[in-house]
Amino acid sequence: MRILAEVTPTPEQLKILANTTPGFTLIRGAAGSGKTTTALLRLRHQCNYWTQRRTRLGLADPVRVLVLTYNRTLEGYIAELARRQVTGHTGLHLEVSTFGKWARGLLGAPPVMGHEDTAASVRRFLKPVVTDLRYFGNEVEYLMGRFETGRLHEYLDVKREGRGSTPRVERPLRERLLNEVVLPYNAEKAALAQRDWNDVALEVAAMSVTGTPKWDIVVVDEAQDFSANQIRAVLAHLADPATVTFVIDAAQRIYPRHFTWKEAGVDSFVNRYSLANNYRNTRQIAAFARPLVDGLPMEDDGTLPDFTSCTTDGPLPLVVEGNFSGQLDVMLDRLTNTVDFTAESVAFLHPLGGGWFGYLRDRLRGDGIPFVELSRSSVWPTGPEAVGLCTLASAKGLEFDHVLMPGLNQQVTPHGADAGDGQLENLRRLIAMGVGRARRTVALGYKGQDPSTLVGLLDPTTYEKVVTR
Ligand SMILES: Nc1ncnc2c1ncn2[C@@H]1O[C@H](COP(=O)(O)OP(=O)(O)OP(=O)(O)O)[C@@H](O)[C@H]1O
Repeated sequence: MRILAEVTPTPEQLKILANTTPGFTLIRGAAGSGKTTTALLRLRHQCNYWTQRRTRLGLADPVRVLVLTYNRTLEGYIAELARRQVTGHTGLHLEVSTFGKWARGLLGAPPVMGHEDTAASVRRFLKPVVTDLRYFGNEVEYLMGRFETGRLHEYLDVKREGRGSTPRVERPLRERLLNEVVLPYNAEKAALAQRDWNDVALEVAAMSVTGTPKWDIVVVDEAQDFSANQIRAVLAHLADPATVTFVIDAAQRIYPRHFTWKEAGVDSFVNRYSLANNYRNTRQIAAFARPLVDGLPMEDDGTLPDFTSCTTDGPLPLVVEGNFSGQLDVMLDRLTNTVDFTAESVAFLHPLGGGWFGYLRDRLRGDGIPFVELSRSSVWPTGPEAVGLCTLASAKGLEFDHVLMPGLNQQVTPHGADAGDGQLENLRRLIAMGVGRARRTVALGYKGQDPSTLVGLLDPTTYEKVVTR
């Protein structure tokens, strides 16, 4: 499948590339505004600056460049573009990695509890305390990722950022979550000599860096989904001075990890840039996605998709109502009639994935369409397959010509009923992010008797509707 391409920077991007001042830089912008591309193209200028400085100061150590991504698929998708920026430089060391791989490597690659095991353990402690295990499982992940071990009690009084206004989580409930869930979970882990991914971040943040080489240039892509502890871990391994670029769009945040930059250790930014133009989507796709995020609390790092800034046009997105096989009939029929599988990429996205794709896999095999599975733990495929299957969360940061989301039923998008419900807000960001992956066409599907609330939020004038069996 195609990787992120080299492009000619536009004036708004050029301004960002040319600035090589050391310190922290924030690049924000809506989906498809070229944030990742710009941050990577910027590497070439930074490498020039840092290698010249190295020569001037007569330093023997190589200039060290670290690009951290949110998952392995994204790592493969952007690695080539990152590598191209540093070629031709001697005395330069580049590492492109996921946060997890990088941090665990620093600890000597110890065993780490899987995310599923962590979630199951937390759920065990949550059960006697709350009924909504999914929401509060996220809450616990949020609180553990935000605070350092000795400062977990700060959760009791802190403003909960980015978690929606309902359900309300007042102090008595916070005390129970801390004392009856987080602390016993941590104690059990310690007793069993286990380590979860948050421990990895905490340990790397607390590591003495005398023994490990420091980084001169760092790019953190999709930084809105990094936890405060992960950011602290990165900061603990910076050279002084260092050039650090955070790429962020809070409108696309899909994990409950909000914190303030200051508390994570970033006191100020030498540059804050906002990218406005959308280079990926057609006007029709951006207009389709807009109601999903319109009105969401954006915090200061979010940028709404601006469909007036898109420069291309395409067909209206398709919304198919019917049973799952009927949805696939319509979608596959359009695909096989319009897509050039040798040159274009297609993604089937779903909130849950897994078994939901069982029937789809059979259909694709039956139609002779080769496909690959993309997940957080898989590498970006380099083979000839044009079709990828993945959960919405795994599609983060990626791009496809055609995006299909069959099975968008309420059953797979549960949320609370109150205004400001945190889960619904998260789902709105997630589906909008998925739609925003598409360059040319988008199709959504749902069962007539069980449409997701998300489908109801869409503006019917922005799509073509097909009702099937
Ligand atoms: N100057 C440009 N000219 C043409 N295309 C561009 C330009 N900059 C970026 N693009 C293209 O726009 C698309 C989106 O770029 P990129 O993935 O960097 O955006 P992003 O803001 O990081 O997106 P997201 O946050 O949605 O993942 C890519 O196909 C990229 O090649």
